[in-house]
Amino acid sequence: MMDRPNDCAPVATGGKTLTKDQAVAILTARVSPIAGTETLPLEAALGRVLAEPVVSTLDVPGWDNSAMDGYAIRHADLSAHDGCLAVAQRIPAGAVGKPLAPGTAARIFTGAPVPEGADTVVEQEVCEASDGQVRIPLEIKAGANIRRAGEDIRAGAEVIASGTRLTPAHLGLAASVGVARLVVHRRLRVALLSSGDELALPGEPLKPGQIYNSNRFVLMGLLQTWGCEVVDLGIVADDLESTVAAMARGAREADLIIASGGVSVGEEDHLKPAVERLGRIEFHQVKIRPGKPLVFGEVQGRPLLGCPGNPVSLFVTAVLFARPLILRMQGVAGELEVRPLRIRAGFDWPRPDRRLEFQRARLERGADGELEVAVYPSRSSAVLSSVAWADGLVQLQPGQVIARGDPVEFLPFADF
Ligand SMILES: Nc1nc2c(c(=O)[nH]1)N[C@H]1C(S)=C(S)[C@@H](COP(=O)(O)OP(=O)(O)OC[C@H]3O[C@@H](n4cnc5c(N)ncnc54)[C@H](O)[C@@H]3O)O[C@H]1N2
Ligand code: MOO
Ligand SMILES: [Mg+2]
Repeated sequence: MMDRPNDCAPVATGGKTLTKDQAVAILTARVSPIAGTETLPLEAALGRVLAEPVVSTLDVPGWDNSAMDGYAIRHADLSAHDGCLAVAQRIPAGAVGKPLAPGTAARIFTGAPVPEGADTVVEQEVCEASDGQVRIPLEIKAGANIRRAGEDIRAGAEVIASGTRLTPAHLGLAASVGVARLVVHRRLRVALLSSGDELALPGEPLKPGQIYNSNRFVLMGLLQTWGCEVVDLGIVADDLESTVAAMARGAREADLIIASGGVSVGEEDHLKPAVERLGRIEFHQVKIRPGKPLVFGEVQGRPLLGCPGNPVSLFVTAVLFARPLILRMQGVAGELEVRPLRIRAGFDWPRPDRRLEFQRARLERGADGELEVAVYPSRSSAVLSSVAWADGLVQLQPGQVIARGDPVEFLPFADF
């Protein structure tokens, strides 16, 4: 198995329940960035992870240019001509003016190159122009309103580092240095399976005892947001053979397998025995609430993450664990976890859990107009409405009692 790029190296966890941090450290240490890159035009590269840095061959701006619509002057001419200069030329953006003759001004527009000899631009609002002359206040500061060559980017500078997930600003930055195509990691292929005999797809009628498969859509949405290619293994029946067959297919067709459901201890839970049949388990419990049963292992050389079936637990474990695992495999450099913000609690939390707890939370304005965090009234891990209601998670430390007004740690969904 060691010849495959995403193999998991063995680790001894001694069967202990891990902390969240320990689990994330193991997950991210066991995988490496996938091999394989492609070259894409800028318009197709949004959300992809850069595999080769972008280095500028240009200064940006390429030359000193005007920050205002107004007049380009030589500052020393102002006192010499009592602020009154002849307008000798007109320089719109896209044009190049002549050297500025002594005692003259150039009519200039935002973005146009400052003509040779000019050292100051004066915005038109403070000038009076008539009959080919312009009157300029004497107190104008020398050097004003000029954007200097190379002020944004210097030729030779690395403007986007390898391992960056490309945002609209990065695409614009690449364009600003004239780069039209970017070398990015290929998309990560993630196989998705939902285990459960009770599951039906929306659009189908429900038979007695059935529920709709919501986890599939939550996970698919997250994977799409994270720029993955989804290999859909569908709904897998609650039996060992079907689970083994689905996992083996996932290992053949994808870089990573993510499963939901069947990770707990009941005899209807087949995920762990299936992983043991095809590979091995690294850990199966994390000290968090919700999401304590969480399986991480290796199946025929591919990493597998088995998230709990309860919909809230599924969401929480996906953002806390699947996301850093995926970022690492995608070749993202730097911080893999969302950094919590400290925000005032708009709630009391008198009975904390012994586990690190994640409550669905929302930013609101308190009575004094200050930002604070509200938590959803139900703690149940089966209430998916709470996730749709929220715009983040509050992270509560084991045993942490909170009184309204205390600072709490908030993880915004926008960062996931
Ligand atoms: N005796 C014990 N029972 C349970 C324990 C435990 O420690 N001892 N842990 C509980 C916790 S905590 C969780 S979380 C769940 C984990 O459940 P599983 O991963 O085994 O998942 P299932 O048993 O298959 O389902 C749990 C629950 O979630 C619903 N579900 C499953 N898949 C989906 C889906 N795709 N879409 C919507 N809903 C889904 C399922 O119907 C169940 O209601 O175990 C507890 N039990
Ligand atoms: O810990 Mo389970 O994941 O809460 O409901
Ligand atoms: Mg179960």
